[in-house]
Amino acid sequence: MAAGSESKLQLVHRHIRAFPDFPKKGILFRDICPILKDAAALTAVIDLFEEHVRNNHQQVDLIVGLDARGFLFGPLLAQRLGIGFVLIRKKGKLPGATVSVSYDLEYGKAEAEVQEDAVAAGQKVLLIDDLLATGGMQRQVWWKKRATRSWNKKCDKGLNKQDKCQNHGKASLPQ
Ligand SMILES: O=P(O)(O)OC[C@H]1O[C@H](OP(=O)(O)OP(=O)(O)O)[C@H](O)[C@@H]1O
Ligand SMILES: Nc1ncnc2[nH]cnc12
Repeated sequence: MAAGSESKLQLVHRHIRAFPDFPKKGILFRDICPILKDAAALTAVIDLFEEHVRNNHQQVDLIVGLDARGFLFGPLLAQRLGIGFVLIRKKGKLPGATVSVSYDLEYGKAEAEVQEDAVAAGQKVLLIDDLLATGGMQRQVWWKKRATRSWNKKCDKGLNKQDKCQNHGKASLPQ
């Protein structure tokens, strides 16, 4: 990693606070609010995301953000990359035809939805969120195809068999 990138990562680290036992006993809550309050830290996060995407993904057509904290970073990254942004929202918030999925979180359960026409056949999307805990949200929303039936139908049409809705892995900045 370049020296510039390393110091950006340190800057990001310094702007993540840990709160033990929130919202429940036993959970170490990672609070990203200080990143948002600090222009340099926020710029550093988006710089690192942009660098990661440009170095690791040849083609990304859309950034898909997870409700709610994925919305804080997703549109900024999408704008940097010159591509669009799609919202995956908690159930009941999006108009028109949607597909939905239930999933378990580190603490509790949730149900998310995306508009059926949000992603076109063959488009490559990159999911973004503030934090990976159990990874339940990401797994359910994208990697388990059963939940994204209509996206997969479109993918089936747009891609060849080997390439169908392929998962190209996950990455996070501060580990
Ligand atoms: O790796 P996982 O176990 O899936 O947990 C991570 C998810 O949990 C949080 O969202 P949450 O729905 O709790 O709340 P939010 O509406 O504040 O983003 C977080 O923003 C991630 O989306
Ligand atoms: N440990 C954690 N910190 C912040 N947000 C979370 N969402 C799920 N687990 C979390």
